[in-house]
Amino acid sequence: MQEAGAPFGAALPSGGPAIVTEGLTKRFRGGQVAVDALDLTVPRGSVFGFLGPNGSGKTTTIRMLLGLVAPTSGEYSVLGLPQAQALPRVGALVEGPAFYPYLSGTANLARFDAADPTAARGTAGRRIAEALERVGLSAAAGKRYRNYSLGMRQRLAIAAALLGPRELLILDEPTNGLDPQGTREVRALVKEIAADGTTVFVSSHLLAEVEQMCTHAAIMRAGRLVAQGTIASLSAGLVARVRVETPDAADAARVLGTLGLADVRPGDGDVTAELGGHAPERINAALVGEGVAVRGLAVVRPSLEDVFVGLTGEGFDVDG
Ligand SMILES: Nc1ncnc2c1ncn2[C@@H]1O[C@H](COP(=O)(O)OP(=O)(O)OP(=O)(O)O)[C@@H](O)[C@H]1O
Repeated sequence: MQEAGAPFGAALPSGGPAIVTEGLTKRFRGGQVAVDALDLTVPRGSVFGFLGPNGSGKTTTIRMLLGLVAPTSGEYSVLGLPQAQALPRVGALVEGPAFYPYLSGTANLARFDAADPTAARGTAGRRIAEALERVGLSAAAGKRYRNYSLGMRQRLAIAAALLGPRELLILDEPTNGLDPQGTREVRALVKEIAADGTTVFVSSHLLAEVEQMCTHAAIMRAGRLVAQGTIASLSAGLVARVRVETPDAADAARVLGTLGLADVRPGDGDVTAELGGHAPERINAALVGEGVAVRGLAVVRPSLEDVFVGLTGEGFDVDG
């Protein structure tokens, strides 16, 4: 579905989703279906988490969107433009670029930029400085790459994807292999880039990461789309529960039942129940009023993991 759009350099198309796929399918030689009839809609301005366990087809989808591998069937549209016009507006980080350890950040980006036939030579210096500034590496621009931390290395890779003005940034597992500090740096950078108005499509196998960083998500499993939507809408069908930590579990369960809470489950040292429309502070007051020793009271909202388990009946194979 390579829709005809405004020619490159004309007013930026503002309407329409950033990415649409319809029935997008990739079957590799040997019969392996990596991506199976994928219908995806990525709204403009979203931070869209493309979530799935390893091997669920995320990288293959991204490679199709970037024109690196041909779909077996189905259609896709990026920025509503023909591919040749869309790609210069898309920054991508897929299996990070190889950088030279003995060259500085600036020199590495200069080499990277020189290899891009669509990049304007005359503006390289300015664009490189801007990209380094964008990812917070200006002060380390002259430092050798081998002396960069893991987080700095990944930020340099993102800078390489930002060497031109981008409407869409596609990042394939950008926090994979990073230490906790580097992970924090990259997550913060993704949010900053999105706050500037760039749509970010980011794949991850970490549920918690997508919940923290993204406004929307699509959940993949074995090449198929399980669900997509805003983070809030994905879990909207699941009920929040209240958990009361108490040594008086039986008494607490009785009080919760009297209040009308559903699915009351007394445990060892705690009781949980569906929150429904009840106010947690009233539940607490009622418990205390009945002489129950409340050690803690928490509302447990359903997570993306609960959504995944609810939809597939399976646990997610990694945790965040
Ligand atoms: N070139 C290829 N030839 C054959 N099979 C492939 C090829 N590339 C990927 N696959 C298979 O397609 C499936 C999906 O792989 P893909 O890399 O897209 O998943 P992923 O969700 O990105 O996982 P990961 O995070 O591990 O890369 C896997 O079973 C993989 O083995």
